[in-house]
Amino acid sequence: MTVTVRPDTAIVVDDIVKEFVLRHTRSLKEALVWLLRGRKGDITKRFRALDDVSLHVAQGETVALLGLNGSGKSTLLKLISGVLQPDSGSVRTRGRVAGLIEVGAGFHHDLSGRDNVYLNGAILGMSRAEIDERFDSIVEFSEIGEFIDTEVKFYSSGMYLRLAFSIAVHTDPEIFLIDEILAVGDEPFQRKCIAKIKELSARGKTLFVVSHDLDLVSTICERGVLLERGVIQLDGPVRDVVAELRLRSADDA
Ligand SMILES: Nc1ncnc2c1ncn2[C@@H]1O[C@H](COP(=O)(O)OP(=O)(O)OP(=O)(O)O)[C@@H](O)[C@H]1O
Repeated sequence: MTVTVRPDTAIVVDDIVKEFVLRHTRSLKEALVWLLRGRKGDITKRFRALDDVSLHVAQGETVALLGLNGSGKSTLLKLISGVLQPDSGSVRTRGRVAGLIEVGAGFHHDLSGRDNVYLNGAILGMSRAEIDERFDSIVEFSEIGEFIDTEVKFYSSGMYLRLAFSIAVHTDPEIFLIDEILAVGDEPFQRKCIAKIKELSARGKTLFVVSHDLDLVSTICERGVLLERGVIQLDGPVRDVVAELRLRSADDA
């Protein structure tokens, strides 16, 4: 199927399927029986985390990806950022993508904060000259201060987040992917991050946010997408989708 992509499209997710292999720890006897039967039958099981997911996000849209635990949100974000590859279907993005998906992913634990700014900045597509120019501002926003020359393995999870968030926003991304991580920041830093995210959105950047903080996403995002067991159930104004999720959660309870 050929999909027509409008010129103002930032993210196109097309018929994505993603499966994971679930390994079962079998007893020695079970493994032996399986071997003696000529390895017939499956000793592993496949689990479909995303089942035919399609999504178009226009440039400048602010999208909240919502759903209960295990519904496939992080998997979808990882596919959009390119950390994971789909089994079938495709993902296309337009412009520089900065993903804050796992705190400290992409950081080298034995290197200092300073070296990690250069390493991570390069991974996110900045040139050395660009990092040189933005270095002081990155450190200032992160409020890491004198710890910038400490190895990051000695950082707290909040310090990781501060540095990772600061590097990511300084890459000036067109598309910003954020997965729940703001939760590890303290309240003043969270407020600072939210202000920064709103500023990015006001400048026409595309935001794709995963969070269980429904009040927060309602203030940051306009559009909501509800995932349930790997399938998109609802896509519309964030307030409607949040209301539906609350309803379903109450029913479950
Ligand atoms: N690498 C993996 N190997 C096996 N299963 C995985 C892997 N990654 C994710 N899964 C499974 O895929 C499903 C979707 O996981 P995912 O992390 O995308 O959910 P989520 O909606 O982000 O959940 P949460 O709200 O708890 O963060 C879960 O059942 C999870 O166990």
